[in-house]
Amino acid sequence: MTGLRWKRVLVKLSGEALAGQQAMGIDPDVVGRIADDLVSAVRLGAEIGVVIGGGNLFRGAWLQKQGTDRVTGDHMGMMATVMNALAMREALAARGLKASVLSGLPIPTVCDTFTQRGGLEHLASDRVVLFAGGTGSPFFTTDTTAALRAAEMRCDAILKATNVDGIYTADPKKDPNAERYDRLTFEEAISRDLKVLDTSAFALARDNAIPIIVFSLQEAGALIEVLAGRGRATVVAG
Ligand SMILES: Nc1ncnc2c1ncn2[C@@H]1O[C@H](COP(=O)(O)OP(=O)(O)OP(=O)(O)O)[C@@H](O)[C@H]1O
Ligand SMILES: O=c1ccn([C@@H]2O[C@H](COP(=O)(O)O)[C@@H](O)[C@H]2O)c(=O)[nH]1
Repeated sequence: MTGLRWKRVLVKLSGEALAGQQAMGIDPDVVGRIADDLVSAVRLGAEIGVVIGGGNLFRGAWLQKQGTDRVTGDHMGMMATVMNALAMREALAARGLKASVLSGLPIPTVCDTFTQRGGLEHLASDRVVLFAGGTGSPFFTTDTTAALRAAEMRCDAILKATNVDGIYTADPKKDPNAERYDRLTFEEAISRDLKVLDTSAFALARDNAIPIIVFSLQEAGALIEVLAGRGRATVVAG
């Protein structure tokens, strides 16, 4: 392995970004482009775990707004993340890269159920591991899942690939005067309530001393730049 800042990483992919130019759904071109980046990263020697959000398909809070039970909505949201992981597994397989889907929400006829041992074994044998189904419990998010799996898999960093190029003083889609940070401490990210990740994700990463790098998925090759410790991003660390 040469030129990589981190060897084992947890890549958190925005579910929303998978929709591409559509309002919802899975755009195969976007999935394919991200799969290309993951293939390049593995070829450079990185060990990659992936958590994909579900915002392109379903979020539990949507159902709650209609007066339906939140837990049912969250089960649907977690199943959305399984769908995204299956789509990514197929895109990786089409490129000759072996990948396994391990779900925190047991769906045994569809994919294997997550165990720490299974995840570690797959990573050590150069398989990309797609951690689907969130934590398996309602009231959490896939950001918290990413921090949890990163700690369990002993990852060196969490790479949060999203549709903005870092963390800003306010949501840059709503505030044109928002300014981007290059670096933040965990305490600053939490106390300033910067929203791009939830507090429990920041706290889990802080407690396990795992840095979080937030960067944009829009540019092809961005993942490789970030893995090399370069590129436009915000680094959240101790
Ligand atoms: N302070 C901030 N800095 C940067 N982005 C912010 C900030 N506050 C809110 N955001 C918003 O956070 C979004 C990125 O977060 P993320 O990709 O995790 O979305 P998400 O809703 O969790 O996606 P999904 O659930 O589909 O994975 C951006 O679209 C951005 O508009
Ligand atoms: O541990 C978890 C993770 C996720 N959920 C539900 O899934 C959706 C999609 O996840 P996002 O992080 O919003 O992309 C989320 O809205 C929850 O409904 C969950 O219940 N538990």
